[in-house]
Amino acid sequence: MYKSLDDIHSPQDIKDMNIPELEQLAGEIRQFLVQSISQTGGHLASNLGVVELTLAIHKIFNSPQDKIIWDVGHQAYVHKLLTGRKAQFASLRQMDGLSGFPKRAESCHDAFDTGHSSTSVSAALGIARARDQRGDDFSVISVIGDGALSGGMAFEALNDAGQCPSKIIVILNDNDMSISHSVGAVSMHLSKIRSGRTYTGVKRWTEDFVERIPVIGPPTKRFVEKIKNSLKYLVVPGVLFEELGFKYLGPVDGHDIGQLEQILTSAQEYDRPVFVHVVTRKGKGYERAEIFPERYHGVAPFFIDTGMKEKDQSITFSATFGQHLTKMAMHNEKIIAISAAMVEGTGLTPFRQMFPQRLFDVGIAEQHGVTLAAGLATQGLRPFFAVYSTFAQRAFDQILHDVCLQNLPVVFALDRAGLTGEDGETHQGLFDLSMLLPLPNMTILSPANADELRKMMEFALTLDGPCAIRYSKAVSRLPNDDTLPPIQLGKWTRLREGDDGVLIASGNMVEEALNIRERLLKRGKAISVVNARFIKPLDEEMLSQMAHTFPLIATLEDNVLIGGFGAVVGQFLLRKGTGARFLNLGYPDKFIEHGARAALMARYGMDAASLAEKLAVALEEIDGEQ
Ligand SMILES: Cc1ncc(C[n+]2csc(CCOP(=O)(O)OP(=O)(O)O)c2C)c(N)n1
Ligand SMILES: CC(=O)[C@@H](O)[C@H](O)COP(=O)(O)O
Ligand SMILES: [Mg+2]
Repeated sequence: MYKSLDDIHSPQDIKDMNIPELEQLAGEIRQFLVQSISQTGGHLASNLGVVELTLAIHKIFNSPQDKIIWDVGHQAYVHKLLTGRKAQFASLRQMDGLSGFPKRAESCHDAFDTGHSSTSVSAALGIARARDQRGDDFSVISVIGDGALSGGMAFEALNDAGQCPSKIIVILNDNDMSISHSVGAVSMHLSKIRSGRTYTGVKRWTEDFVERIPVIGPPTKRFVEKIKNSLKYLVVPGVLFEELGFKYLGPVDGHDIGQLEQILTSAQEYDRPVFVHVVTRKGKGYERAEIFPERYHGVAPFFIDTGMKEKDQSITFSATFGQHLTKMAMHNEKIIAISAAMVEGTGLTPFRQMFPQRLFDVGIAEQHGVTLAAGLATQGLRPFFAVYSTFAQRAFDQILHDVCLQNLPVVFALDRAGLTGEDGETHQGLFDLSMLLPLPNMTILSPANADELRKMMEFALTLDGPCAIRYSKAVSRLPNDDTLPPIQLGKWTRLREGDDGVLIASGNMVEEALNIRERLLKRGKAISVVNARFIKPLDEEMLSQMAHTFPLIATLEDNVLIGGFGAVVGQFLLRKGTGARFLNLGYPDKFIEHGARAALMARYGMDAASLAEKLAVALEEIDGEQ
């Protein structure tokens, strides 16, 4: 039971609370978050850090009339609690349950859907411009983290907003952390502001002093202006944002509700863009998360007392990738690793420990990361850019224009390809094949297990052009088979023989395909199973032969069907001509919602049982036609 939190059903319920009452509520919210997320998993540390900030925002502003946009949106749990969604927290990130991100379809208090970083200032400006064109009157607030501020889009938007009469309020939640430590020059600048305890006093003194210098004639005026400007650069915090056209307020202690209320109240008073700098502690209130914010950024269910997680001990593709790249780098000094703020998630931690000078964490800047890799490659280095499939979407043009067009040997390690699950629509890696297949010069591979991933990484180094290796968040339990041939450009492997049809699967769908085959055997049907190691180029030789051998050819991929692996196989078969029936299995033309992978796969007919059923029906129809 939570004495105050249980009575909060909308932001109106906190409007009359005084500071001690809000502090009591903040404590209960933290208790609730730890309790609830320890059961469901979710983004813990970021939410613990914004409890007071969210309370203050909802106290001062009036949602839903005022629009609050949460950048990335992983820190919007407190906002969800204050806007009547507490009862749904037990279903957080589960199928048909509460989303882990803001969703306009979920609540009128969610002004904009987020998930990918650095969009909030642009969205806020769009809403503000529409407001002003209509002559409406409400506040538009972007809440952006220091990590998200490293994204180029955020600066494009600040650049636009700073010269725009439409007022927005940008609240920077600065905890000096992205998922890992924040990186980059802006982060260093923020750090200087944070550590400058005497800033406010010095600023006031300096301004007073400069104002008192008497101005006698134009030369003195110019001189005074010059002094003013130099002093401003020396001591005024936030000069960067002031120069961009914002009124800078802060830095303020983001756990002091009184100070927050004051600064947000004064932010409302300016009639130009305002930038409020709030300093918070990621993980605040749960000691382990404060000490290890990286570990508690996104968590699986855990025991509160010990912080231990009920973890699947199997080795992930990410871990295999990171370990093997580290090993390869010991023998090849040209290998460079690049990450866009996802060092831990992509398994690159051992690489960073071993070769700190050869890993570039560029911040949340996928576009820059790709072109940086292209630049490195022109100089004979061999960059591996490890990036989640969904975040690589950001950099489509850089992959096309800077890498493929120049046929540069950059390796894209596309992690979290396919269904990712609990993060939902914004994070499913279901589009990368459709995005990369049309690009000339690109080679695309997908490993069925860890051993194949290692071999593919080594193979990638033998190529003279770009290459993408896509692999799943799911752990592969497919055992190693040393009898399989080595990786050869455009060559697939046949894993099982059977005459009734052939199922050509890619990546972690291969394990599924073998499972399907077993199910069909029980129904008296024997199909061949092929591991399509290469998605581009296709194994045209094998495919041509199969076109005239099997009555049924099926493809299986964890990508949307439009523009995916099956689509290019289908086009090939159409060109070649085949008497075989063709079945294309993958995800529909739809954004796939959040939920456990297994539950989603079952819903979309992508689990072994449903897929076996589809194939059985097709095989029976073929039997009936004969
Ligand atoms: C385009 C994109 N790249 C990477 C990510 C993964 N990601 C999610 S949260 C996060 C760190 C965000 O840091 P910050 O904005 O400071 O928020 P904090 O967690 O510190 O509150 C990253 C890198 C993402 N969501 N979007
Ligand atoms: C919010 C966000 O984008 C990341 O924190 C993401 O949720 C990480 O996903 P994984 O848990 O698969 O690393
Ligand atoms: Mg941060």
